[in-house]
Amino acid sequence: MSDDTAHTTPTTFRATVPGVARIGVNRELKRAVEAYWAGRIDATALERVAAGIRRDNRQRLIAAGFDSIPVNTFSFYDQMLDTSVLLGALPPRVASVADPLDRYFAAARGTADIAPLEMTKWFDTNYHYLVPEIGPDTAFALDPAKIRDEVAESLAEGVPARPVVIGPITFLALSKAVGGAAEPLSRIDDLVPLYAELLGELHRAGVHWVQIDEPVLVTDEGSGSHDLADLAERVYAALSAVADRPRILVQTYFGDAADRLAALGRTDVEGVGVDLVAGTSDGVVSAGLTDKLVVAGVVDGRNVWRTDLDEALAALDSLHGHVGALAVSTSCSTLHVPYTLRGEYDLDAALHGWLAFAEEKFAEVAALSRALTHGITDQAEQFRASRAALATRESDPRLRVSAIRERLAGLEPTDWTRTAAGVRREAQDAAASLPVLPTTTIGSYPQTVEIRRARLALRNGAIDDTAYRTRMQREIAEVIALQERVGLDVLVHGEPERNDMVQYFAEQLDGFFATANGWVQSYGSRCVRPPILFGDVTRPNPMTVGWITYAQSLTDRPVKGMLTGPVTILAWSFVRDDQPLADTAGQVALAIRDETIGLERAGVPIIQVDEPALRELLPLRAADREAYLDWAVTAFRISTGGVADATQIHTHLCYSEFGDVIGAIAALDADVTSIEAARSHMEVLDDLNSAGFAAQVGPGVYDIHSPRVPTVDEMTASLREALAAVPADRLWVNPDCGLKTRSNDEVVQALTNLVAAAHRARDEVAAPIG
Ligand SMILES: Nc1nc2c(c(=O)[nH]1)N[C@@H](CNc1ccc(C(=O)N[C@@H](CCC(=O)N[C@@H](CCC(=O)N[C@@H](CCC(=O)O)C(=O)O)C(=O)O)C(=O)O)cc1)CN2
Ligand code: MET
Ligand SMILES: [Zn+2]
Repeated sequence: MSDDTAHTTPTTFRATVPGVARIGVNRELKRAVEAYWAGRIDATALERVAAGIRRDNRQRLIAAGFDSIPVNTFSFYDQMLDTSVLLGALPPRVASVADPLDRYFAAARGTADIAPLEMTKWFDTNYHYLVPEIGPDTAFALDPAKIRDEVAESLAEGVPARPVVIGPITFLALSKAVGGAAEPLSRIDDLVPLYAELLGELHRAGVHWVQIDEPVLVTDEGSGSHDLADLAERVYAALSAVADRPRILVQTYFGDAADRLAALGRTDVEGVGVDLVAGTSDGVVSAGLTDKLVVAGVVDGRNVWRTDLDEALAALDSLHGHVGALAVSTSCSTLHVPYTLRGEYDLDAALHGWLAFAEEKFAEVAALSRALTHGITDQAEQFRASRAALATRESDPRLRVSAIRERLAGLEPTDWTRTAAGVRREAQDAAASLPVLPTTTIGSYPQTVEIRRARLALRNGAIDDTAYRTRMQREIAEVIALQERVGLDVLVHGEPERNDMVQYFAEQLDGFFATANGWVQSYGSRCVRPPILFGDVTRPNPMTVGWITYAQSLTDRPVKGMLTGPVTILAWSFVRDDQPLADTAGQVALAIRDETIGLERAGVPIIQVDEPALRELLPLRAADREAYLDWAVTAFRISTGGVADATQIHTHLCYSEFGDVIGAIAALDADVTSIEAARSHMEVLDDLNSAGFAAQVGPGVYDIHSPRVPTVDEMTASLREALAAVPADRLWVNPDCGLKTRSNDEVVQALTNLVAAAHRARDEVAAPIG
């Protein structure tokens, strides 16, 4: 960079975060975006809400005392989709939508005749991104309008804005090749010039620092000619050689970037961001970053526990002399935690003291940064409060309940090993008479505004328990009648009583706390309120038996019991960090085991235990995977291993590429596995076959994430594809996932078509063509 900019540019900063949430403290963005989709507000009104959220975010960070503020972390739907727009990489099928905002939403959600992008998990979090599609004809071109506007509005307020973009390596590594294109990473040399052009633009706009996110550098994604350390060195050597550019911070998170840090150290980038919660300072010390600003993420950006400030300060001190300059940060964007503890009046007082949401984390970052500069006595009160809170956490009796610990320690492998699958199949076939290609759904039916209002009314005391129960029973009765009308074979109760498939259970288990307003974005406009698993987990009472037996009393067809599995309960909660996840999983597994046994005793013949997050918790480094899969599979099997041969155990998986965990899916030893496949065209069945999976399987034939209703022809085609991979006597017919986000009209039409497709496929199986 030229000398005249170098001395006018602030060369360093001391306190920041890699990014922040954008859904709004009271989910303003969710409501505005959904109103825009429904045609209730126009683009101007939507943009007004968005601008308000961005302004509020900047003010919060300035108020916290930060001297560098991330911008462009706002998004109407997803930051990967924003990057597809930035790089001109939207799929050609959305080009026909003229308006840029509508084109953007078409890529995200699909329209009546445009299929949306595939959605999958963002690393090991419960956030989902839209997978960019790179075809042979993808011609990248820079479209910097969004980032330019967000920079301009920040600089106009005098905010020290640090625009954030996803880096080229991460973008391509997370993309998918379509239309016979080569591996996306092979296009890296096409992207580097676009990022160089962007750097020039931002420099001219008056930006001093840019943050380029490369979380993929903490994974094992690269291979062969795409070794991640080599790529990082090559790409960032090229970008740091650009004349007249802002200073570059390459930001990693979610793990230890290990040898990739040294590779970055050999380039001329000015800053490197590291996650010191998932990674360690040792790696930074040996990386040769003595002329760089190291942005040290010592405050956990994705869990909710208050930071041990003494320990964090020690980690920072250990970097002294090994880095050029030091800034304090969270380990990753606070996208993954709620906004603030303020207003959480119902939280147990002790627990309240153990926690830090985003706003409280900003204060921790600021306190550490000041302690680093001015000494610890300057921040004595903050440090004292941190120590006091941690002390009460360690001594709380709810963290060690001996009965549950003894029960878990006494389990034997026989407790989680069922009879051979073939023997179970015979017993189950004898117990129920299902047609070939049985049809079913995954559990939830539309969670209508009326259902949610009823729950809100119960919370506010406007209606009592009895009125609420009656109201939900009416829903169940309607869902049962709907399924009978449409002609499904295995029915569900529809889950109207569940605010969320994890929170619902957490609210009934001991060892958990729920928040009042702790919303976190899951994808697009959809949010979750992850419960806080703080202590030993036990199940004081049955949680689902009454609802399921009520549903069964209304029909002669079998009704599936519906539970959430232990891995998913952990993945979608904020989990205690004072013991191995495997131990916590075992406790949750015992609670679910008691519930499966309770359902069986109540006469429920089929029980589904959902594990959609099995893939999500898979460690990012291959070396850690076997140990994880071992405890995850064991936890599922503890949950389901206490029932008789004739009781059919289903499981359900979604939201992921399952290639890496196929062996574990087989090892779950479920009788029937329903699995997302509609957006990825049955690729999963070939994977299952190559892993020797021999149980029954229901690959989804209806993409429930899109408002599009699939036709009978489309679903029949999917079933033919499935039948080419799996024999008819092992195949089920079902949607990709639960129907809670869809409307009643869509569901009735789609399920009518699904049953018709199943009937056609049955005819073809009975009398094969040719
Ligand atoms: N935890 C979790 N993670 C998951 C999934 C999941 O189901 N759960 N599914 C996958 C995809 N993620 C999803 C995440 C959320 C939703 C979803 O539908 N969320 C709802 C909120 C669900 C909820 O907690 N509902 C509560 C609270 C509802 C609410 O907002 N009530 C209003 C009042 C009612 C109204 O007027 O609408 C309020 O409190 O202000 C309830 O039903 O009780 C939403 O964003 O709209 C769907 C999929 C992967 N990860
Ligand atoms: C995210 S997986 C969802 C499974 C759940 N049983 C449902 O149907 O909603
Ligand atoms: Zn699902």
